[in-house]
Amino acid sequence: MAVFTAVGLGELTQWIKQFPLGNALALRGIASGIENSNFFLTTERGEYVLTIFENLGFDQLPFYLNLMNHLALRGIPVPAPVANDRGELVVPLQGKPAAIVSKLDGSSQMDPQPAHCAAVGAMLAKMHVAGSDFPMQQSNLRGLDWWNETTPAVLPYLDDADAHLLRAEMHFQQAFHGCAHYAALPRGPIHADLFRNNVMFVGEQLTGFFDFYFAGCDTWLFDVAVTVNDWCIDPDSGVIDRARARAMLDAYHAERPFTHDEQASWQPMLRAAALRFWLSRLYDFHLPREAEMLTPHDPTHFERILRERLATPAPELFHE
Ligand SMILES: Nc1ncnc2c1ncn2[C@@H]1O[C@H](COP(=O)(O)OP(=O)(O)O)[C@@H](O)[C@H]1O
Ligand SMILES: N[C@@H](CCOP(=O)(O)O)C(=O)O
Repeated sequence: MAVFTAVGLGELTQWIKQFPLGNALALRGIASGIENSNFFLTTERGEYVLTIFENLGFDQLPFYLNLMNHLALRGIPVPAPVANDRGELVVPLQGKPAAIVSKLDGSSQMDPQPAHCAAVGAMLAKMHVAGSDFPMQQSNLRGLDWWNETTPAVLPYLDDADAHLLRAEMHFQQAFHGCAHYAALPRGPIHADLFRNNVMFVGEQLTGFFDFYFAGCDTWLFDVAVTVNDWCIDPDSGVIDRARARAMLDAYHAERPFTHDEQASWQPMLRAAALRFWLSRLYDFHLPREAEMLTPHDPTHFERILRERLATPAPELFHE
């Protein structure tokens, strides 16, 4: 159950008055999710999602909420934050930061077909383009610096083979992040966690991207690699499903053509995206936060994906 902070409808009676939403009529805790306390909130104006942020602070949140606002204003289907009467998107509730955003229709597609992957690829490209004039800067907080900090913390828990893999991949990624192709990659705000559980569909119609709380400024190609590594694989082996990957990459390329530097960086970036989630899952598994309530995700899934990306050439990003 991902409601870490209990809130009752009665407590919202006064608090909700600062928003242009009328009275709060119903509040229902949302069971899924691992980071925050989420509630479906019915008001006189409609259906919303209330989030109480358990780990993110008032300093980081304006980036995420303003990015969602920027994208929503440009027609990207993301939850639109609701500002209070002082124009604030992040407001304290029970001493923690909280926000109200619009509720998306649909549900997650956990067994995606090429048509779903094409819809995600096209919307991801549109999102990158729409975000390119977003004025705020916040780096990807789960980028190379974080990998450098986290590697020594998890190494003592690994057997020799896994420790060797992690050290070798970190060396490779440090070199890749310093190379000329990498420096030339187009970049801007990225979602950075666009897994199947963070996208809504109604049938084959994509109705929204959400959960922007790992977003940051980084290469667009990293976002594509994270997305392919979750949407376009055989879940047991981590092997890329060529039909789904082709559908996603071609749809992306049609909206925002990939560059030659991106083509040259594709395989290393798929490895980087696997490494990022192997590391975070290792960290959550071996060093769980105090009061962690949910079973951590399985790190071996991304270790398998990383080994597979090392062993097998990925489909081309685009046909030259
Ligand atoms: N804007 C939204 N519209 C509709 N459902 C939402 C929205 N935001 C969150 N949800 C629902 O809440 C669940 C948990 O949200 P999520 O952002 O993944 O939580 P966490 O950040 O804690 O992992 C999602 O799986 C989804 O069902
Ligand atoms: N997608 C990450 C974990 C982040 O969880 P989310 O529910 O906030 O998307 C993973 O699978 O390791």
